[in-house]
Amino acid sequence: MPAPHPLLLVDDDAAFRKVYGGLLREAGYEVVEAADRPSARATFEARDFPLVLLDLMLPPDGSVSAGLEGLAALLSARPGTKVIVISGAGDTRHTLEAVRLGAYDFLTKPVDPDVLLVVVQRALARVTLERQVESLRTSLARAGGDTALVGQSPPFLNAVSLAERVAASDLPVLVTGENGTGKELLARTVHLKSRRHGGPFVPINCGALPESLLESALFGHVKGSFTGATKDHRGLFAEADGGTLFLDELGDMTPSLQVKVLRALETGDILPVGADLPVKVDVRLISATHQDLGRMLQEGTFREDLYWRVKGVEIRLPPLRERASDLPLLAKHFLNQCAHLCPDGRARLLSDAAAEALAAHAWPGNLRELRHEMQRATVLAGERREIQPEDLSFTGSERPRASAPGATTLAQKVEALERREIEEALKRCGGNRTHTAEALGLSRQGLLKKLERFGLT
Ligand SMILES: Nc1ncnc2c1ncn2[C@@H]1O[C@H](COP(=O)(O)OP(=O)(O)OP(=O)(O)O)[C@@H](O)[C@H]1O
Repeated sequence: MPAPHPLLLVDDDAAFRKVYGGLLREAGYEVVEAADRPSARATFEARDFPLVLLDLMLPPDGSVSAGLEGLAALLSARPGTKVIVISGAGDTRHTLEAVRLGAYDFLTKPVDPDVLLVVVQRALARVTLERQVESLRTSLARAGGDTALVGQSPPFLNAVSLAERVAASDLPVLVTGENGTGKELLARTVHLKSRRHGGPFVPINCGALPESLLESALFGHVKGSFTGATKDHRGLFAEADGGTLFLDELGDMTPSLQVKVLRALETGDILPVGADLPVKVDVRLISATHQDLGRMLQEGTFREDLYWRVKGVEIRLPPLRERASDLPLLAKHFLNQCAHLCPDGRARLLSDAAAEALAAHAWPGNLRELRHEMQRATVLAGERREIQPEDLSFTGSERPRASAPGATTLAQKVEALERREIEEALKRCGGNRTHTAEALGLSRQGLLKKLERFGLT
């Protein structure tokens, strides 16, 4: 069966390439050959090779350590590639080192042809499987079906554990937290873990519609009840019958609508606009708000009776800045979700400097901002495998201001500007002073002096 992708066979021994390349071709594989390290690198960069058969001791220098470095570079450029290292007899130490670096397998010369074919077949089957998993994950994320809750930080795990415990009951749930902290996703999780999971989950954003439209969206209406009501409309309470209704931005609901929602919750009956008779519904309510309902109660803008009716169990989702340890996991999760935006369909990675820039950002828009940022950076990175700080929108917006607060004289302003440039360059270069000096056009010594002067050592 022909392989869907070419194999790269790298060995300086022409006879070896001829025999084993021929064997693999006979078995139906497309084989591309390279005889030294530079041409192997160029060939590898030019095409997508899922599998590389690699001799570690290659011209021009024949050194094993250069071979191992080449292997590490190859795997860091394309971590999904499977590399089978081919070594001379008695070279165990280096082959083990190669496996430690991430080589998939190794073969010792003289290579048994049957073993070679089995190892190659197994490695390619693995590649196919991994690519299928990645593509399934992508289509799931695209279809909006990715409900995985990512995070390991204690405040986030507390919220998830509370959600899981409360899911089995039919109690109302109030999810609070800043915008973009994952309130809707948590509400979906409660629904999916409840006995209602086979029923509908119906979300509505109470802040997105004017009062009259929201009322008819929630309770439905009968034909002719107002201009434009050309047919009966069931309404979302009825749509959610047997399932869960998710009232997002509950704090945005007007006081008169609050009364109607309260009545529906108390009686289990809803009255469509213009109807004479109420309709019975069986709905579990989950609400969410980014507003401080306690304060709204005191101000009289939210009804206390409704508050107690919807509160049931309150789950507070922490803002991203309070769950900093989740940032790398979440960034990776969102990068995986948008792998389909990359020309090669593979998720981009964060460079160390970009990861540091993420860690230094305040994330006022929480997870939604992070997801958007990862999408944008993926697109801007283009063919590049790694995302760099310049692909992030906020590294641009956080450029040095023309004048720092408190700086009055020109010399002070220049000094403040210089300091911020240095701080940013250090961040971009992951704290590496040699690279920072290069990036700023300074000698290393010159940079060290400035670091000392600005107290940045
Ligand atoms: N724990 C998580 N793991 C993975 N993705 C998450 C997580 N929490 C939220 N998300 C994703 O972050 C984005 C924002 O989440 P969501 O819409 O649930 O936030 P929200 O708090 O309801 O926002 P808003 O207050 O604006 O309505 C969504 O794309 C969601 O899938």
